[in-house]
Amino acid sequence: MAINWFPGHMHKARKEIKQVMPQMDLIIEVVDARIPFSSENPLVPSLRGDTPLIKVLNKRDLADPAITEQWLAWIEKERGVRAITLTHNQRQEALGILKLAEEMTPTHNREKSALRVMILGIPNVGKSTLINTLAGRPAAKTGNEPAVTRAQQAIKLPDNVLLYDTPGFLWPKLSPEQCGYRLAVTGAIRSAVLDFEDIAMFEADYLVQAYPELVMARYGLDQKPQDGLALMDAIAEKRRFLGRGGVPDLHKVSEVLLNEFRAGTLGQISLETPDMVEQELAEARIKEEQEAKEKAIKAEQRKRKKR
Ligand SMILES: Nc1nc2c(ncn2[C@@H]2O[C@H](COP(=O)(O)OP(=O)(O)OP(=O)(O)O)[C@@H](O)[C@H]2O)c(=O)[nH]1
Repeated sequence: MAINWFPGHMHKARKEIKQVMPQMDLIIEVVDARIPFSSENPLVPSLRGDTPLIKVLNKRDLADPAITEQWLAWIEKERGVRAITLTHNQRQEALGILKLAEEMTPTHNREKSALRVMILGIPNVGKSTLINTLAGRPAAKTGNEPAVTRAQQAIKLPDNVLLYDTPGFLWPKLSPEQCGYRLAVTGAIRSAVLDFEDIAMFEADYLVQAYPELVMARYGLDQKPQDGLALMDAIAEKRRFLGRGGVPDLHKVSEVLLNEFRAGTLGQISLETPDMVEQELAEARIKEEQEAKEKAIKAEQRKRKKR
């Protein structure tokens, strides 16, 4: 899958975060609870050094609670960082992050200097919403200012905490390739690269396999569809999304599937589990190794031909 992720822009983002990071006492990384792995920002581990990190699995209300529990355990074990869940409009719970921040920075004296906290995360995961909840007012900056500019515009929180907002840097995971589709399904990337109907088809295939009862209930189906295409055809039939000659209008069905997933109308759905991701990672590694081997063989053959 060839995806152009605008490397120039990301190089700039990396430089900017690197510049601001050393001034921070703690980092809050916000991820989407429905895709805690795909929505991680791969810049963070290499840039944070020893700075303590809290990972917030936000939009808990939209994710499958049992799978979210699996992710919390996986992140703490595999990543070795603190992970909590959150959902919007829960100010008291959100303020709990500041308590946790205090516990995680025991040597910091807040009477002497403010605790500097950087909030990071890819677009659309709910950073601004969280910042506004913590501040108790609309405080999150909008627009596309560079991190350095924003870092000079800290938001004052209770208990002498300064919150540094950063724009939604997206450094997508190129591997496994399923990550790109999951980011597109949640709306984190408005992809001009991935085809709209392919994104919906990816979602439909997954829903049929992982949440058949939810889709059957939502679209009034008596039988479990065989695959994603069968689900899309069935929705077209039910909702009368038919073009000339009764051909299913897959674009309309795609809109419904994606909009309803994003709005949470289909129910609480997670798009990935730790087991799935580990298997995909293993498969991607094997594929990469094979590709590297094939490349080496071809290079050797070219060399021999030249001799
Ligand atoms: N259901 C649900 N929606 C949420 C939650 N948090 C945020 N949202 C919604 O998600 C969308 C994105 O939220 P923002 O706070 O703008 O996300 P952001 O990370 O600041 O996005 P960028 O500015 O693009 O970086 C908005 O429509 C929010 O209302 C949540 O916990 N649950």
